[in-house]
Amino acid sequence: MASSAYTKPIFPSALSVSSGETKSKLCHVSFRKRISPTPIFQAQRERSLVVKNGVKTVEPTRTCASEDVGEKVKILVSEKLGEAGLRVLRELGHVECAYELSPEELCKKISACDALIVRSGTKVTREVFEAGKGRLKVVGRAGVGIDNVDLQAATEFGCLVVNAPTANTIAAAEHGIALLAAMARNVAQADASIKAGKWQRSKYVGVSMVGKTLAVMGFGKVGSEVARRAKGLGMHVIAHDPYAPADRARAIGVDLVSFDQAISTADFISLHMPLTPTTNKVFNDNTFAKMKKGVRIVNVARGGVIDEDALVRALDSGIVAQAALDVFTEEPPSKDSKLVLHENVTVTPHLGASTKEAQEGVAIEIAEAVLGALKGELSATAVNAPMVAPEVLSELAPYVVLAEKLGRLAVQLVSGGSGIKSVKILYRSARGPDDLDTRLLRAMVTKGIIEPISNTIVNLVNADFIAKQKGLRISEEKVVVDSSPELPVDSIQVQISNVESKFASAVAESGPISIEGKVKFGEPHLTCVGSFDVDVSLEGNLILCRQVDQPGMIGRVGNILGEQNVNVSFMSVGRTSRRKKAIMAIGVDEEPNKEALDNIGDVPAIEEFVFLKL
Ligand SMILES: NC(=O)C1=CN([C@@H]2O[C@H](COP(=O)(O)OP(=O)(O)OC[C@H]3O[C@@H](n4cnc5c(N)ncnc54)[C@H](O)[C@@H]3O)[C@@H](O)[C@H]2O)C=CC1
Ligand SMILES: O=C(O)C(=O)COP(=O)(O)O
Repeated sequence: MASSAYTKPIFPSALSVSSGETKSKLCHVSFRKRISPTPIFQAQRERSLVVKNGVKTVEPTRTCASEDVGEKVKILVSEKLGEAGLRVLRELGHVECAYELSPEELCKKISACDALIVRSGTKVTREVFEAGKGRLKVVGRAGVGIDNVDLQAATEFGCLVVNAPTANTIAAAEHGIALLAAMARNVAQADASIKAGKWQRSKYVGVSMVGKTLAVMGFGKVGSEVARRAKGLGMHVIAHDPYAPADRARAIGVDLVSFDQAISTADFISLHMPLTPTTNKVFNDNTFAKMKKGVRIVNVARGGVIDEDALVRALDSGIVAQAALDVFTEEPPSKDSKLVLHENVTVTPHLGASTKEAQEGVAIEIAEAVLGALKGELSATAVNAPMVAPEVLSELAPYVVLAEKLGRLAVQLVSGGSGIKSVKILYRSARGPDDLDTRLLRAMVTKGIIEPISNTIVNLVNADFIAKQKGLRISEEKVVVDSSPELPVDSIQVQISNVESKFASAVAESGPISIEGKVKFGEPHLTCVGSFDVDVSLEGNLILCRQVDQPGMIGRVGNILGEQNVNVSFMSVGRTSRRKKAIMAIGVDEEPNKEALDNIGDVPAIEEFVFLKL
């Protein structure tokens, strides 16, 4: 097929003739140019989400796109953050540190901010996200626990929440061990006593830790570091964690046991689970009653996992001999808190993460995560979006671009563009279904489908939520094929069922509109439309024509476009068999005007055509 007259390389050095494609029904000469990856989190690019009475609309003026990260970016830091992190943030945006804001002050300030960085002391409520009015893109939690952030509201508003999950692990574990030892040896009480002029050696006889059983509740990062250290102190360590892998526990020499077994056999209990609806007040009258009399409890996790009134009762009755608490249901606790004032209780003001080292580490970790998110990068520490390991992110990046473009194309093939209820995404891959994480890809297909037909901003954070809200059912199927296991995905197919197509040839024999794409040379390509194989790089805009296969068609259409100064970047013809029906896919840099499109439609052999924006 003599198509070279109508195709020219954009960047000649990147010319690639796809000679590897030898399918008889596919004829093409392909040229490719470099495209930069689509930022995953580019939600507010050139647009701004405004929420009025819970309804989201888009305003064109406020901008903070990935390219804009710089002067315009405003980051509010509402709690003390390590200087190293502030330096990182200042390199890219305007940073305002404003501490101890009232809820009203926070809401007022947030409306002019792109990002908010908090620790455990700031309540990031639904009102804060509402006040963010779509400008707020990221909330960075400089630490682990995100129980002070309304994640549901964040998700609904398409605001990414990232945390800094690793930099304070050791600090928290060390504080847990410090409290454990201090409690066992009455360090705080004895200190206060001697400072009060007393010398009470017999009053403060402690208990030994060696040989005692420690139950670690929550065997995650902090819990396992506590376990490791407690083993070093000669303790027998057991742990309860419904989600912890047994091999991690085995590696440290810890037995994973049931909740009841843990609390009923332990001499010491150390809490390291997150505060969730399931763990809220999980230590209560009932569970204290199951504990060994004289048990000692350390809480460096969250105050809310303990029913504090019940703990006072358990201390008074002697079930709990001592408690050492770094965290409280309400922080700071009231000055007359019976728990805090209890003589068998040792307290610290939420100091678990407060070492110089941890705070510097956390500050850098969160600054980088927030800046990455503002630049539109996927975050490995996202809390309300798929958390994907960095190596998986980079591997999936070109497929993410492909997924969005396929969604964008598919929706444009639907007559009227609306009324879509059912979308199926089919992934072909050499890898088994469990080895392919498709959450990112699904989110991007959703984004591609929804954004062109609504003024809703869709991003990785809110894709599933928005799809559900719009009554769009997105199903997925993974099919194992014989292709390179080096590549995570061989092809992605997007099918839209029960709709009419404005380009009948895009309807597969089985009924739905169906398009398929692959990543070639790191770039997204459209490889199948309906039942026709094509091969066109997904960039710029696309014209799809169905014609009777005959010589000279490429020339005629190319001439029409050339006359209107429309640059053809890519062209491919797929046909069912010789001299029968063929589909011509033409990549164009500019949008052809009406005259050009009318002229294409007037070519007698062209039976239908459609212009699609990518
Ligand atoms: N006091 C402080 O300054 C600090 C407190 N923390 C708190 O410590 C806690 C743990 O932090 P990380 O170890 O970094 O988190 P992590 O996520 O690594 O570990 C939490 C573990 O708890 C487990 N878990 C969840 N539900 C559970 C349940 N119902 N029963 C038992 N285990 C359950 C999880 O499977 C996970 O393994 C968090 O609540 C965090 O906020 C963390 C750092 C500093
Ligand atoms: O990281 C955590 O979960 C913590 O509790 C640390 O809290 P902070 O940042 O010190 O307010």
